[in-house]
Amino acid sequence: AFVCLADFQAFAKDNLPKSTWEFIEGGADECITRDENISAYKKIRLRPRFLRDMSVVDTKTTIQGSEISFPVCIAPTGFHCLCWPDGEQSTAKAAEAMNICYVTSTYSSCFYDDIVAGAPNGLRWIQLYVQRDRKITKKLIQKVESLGYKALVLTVDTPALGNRLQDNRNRFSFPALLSTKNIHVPIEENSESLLSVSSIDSSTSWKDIAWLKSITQMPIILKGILTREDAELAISHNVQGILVSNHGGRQLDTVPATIDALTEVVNAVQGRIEVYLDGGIRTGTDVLKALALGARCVFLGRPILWGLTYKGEEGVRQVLNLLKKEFYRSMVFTGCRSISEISQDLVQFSKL
Ligand SMILES: Cc1ccc(Sc2snnc2C(=O)O)cc1
Repeated sequence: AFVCLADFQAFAKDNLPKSTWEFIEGGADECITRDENISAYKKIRLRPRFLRDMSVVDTKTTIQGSEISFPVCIAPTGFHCLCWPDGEQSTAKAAEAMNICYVTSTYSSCFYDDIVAGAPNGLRWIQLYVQRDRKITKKLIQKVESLGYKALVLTVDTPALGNRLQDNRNRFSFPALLSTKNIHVPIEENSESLLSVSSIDSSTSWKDIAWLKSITQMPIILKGILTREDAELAISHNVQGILVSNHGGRQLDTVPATIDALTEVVNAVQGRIEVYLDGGIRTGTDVLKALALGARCVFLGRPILWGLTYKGEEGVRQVLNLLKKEFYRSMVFTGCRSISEISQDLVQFSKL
């Protein structure tokens, strides 16, 4: 049996086609940010409290008013069918079984109807790229809202796709492999990257938040915010959440690790809206540190794909269960009996 998330990573590396593995693990350019998302956690030291009754620990919390069993959810990654035949349907089933939120990618390899049919009671959010053809975006939003999606996660850090050196060396392309089911992706002929997402509207800007608010009742969460200036603009544009993200180090290389950008955003937001984080979460103490520094929950990207590769829905459940047990143990060992008892006092700042 696998005893940590790294075991699932090793399995995926050994069992995926080389170009698929390199696409999933890939970062932008020199992968400085991809690697620092992980190493930044290892520099943070915890300050445990003892002699508290730790016989019962409660890991439940809420996001946008919906309850989740522990503060770890599934980030939007595309093309789950690259890892498992039923792809996103399996991912959604695991999320429903674990009672955590699954953010479905715009570039899902399964129809949204099928994802919902397979996991009708799961908490689902939709990740959106505004398409150049706004009618397509409006139709997609109305469809998923009618399917019971509860929030819209607008990705702001991808006006174009990051520079993925290994994908370019591998001439890795999607349309050849499998199509996106819910959105038509025009095949680009002579673009330097076969992964170009030219259908994304690079003119999208702050004024479009009002447009989105005019076509949906879903709360809007901005994914990719890294600075206090943009956090303040998010507040002034009345969005309901911020997901501090650097796209797993796959977009602009040499931005900070998300755990290092979190404090700036949390301090700017001053509790007015919920702040979430993705990037580099691999152990239970990583989750505890992110919450201690102000994240309401964290999102997993690559580890979910490793679980899918191992054994589909069951593999994703094993990844989530493993992390839940590690997180529970980190609470027991620091004297946190509930999420509300996790505070920044748990983190040693003297060395940061
Ligand atoms: C058509 C098409 C081309 C490329 C992708 S991959 C993508 S989209 N947002 N993020 C990523 C990423 O790999 O980090 C998806 C669809």
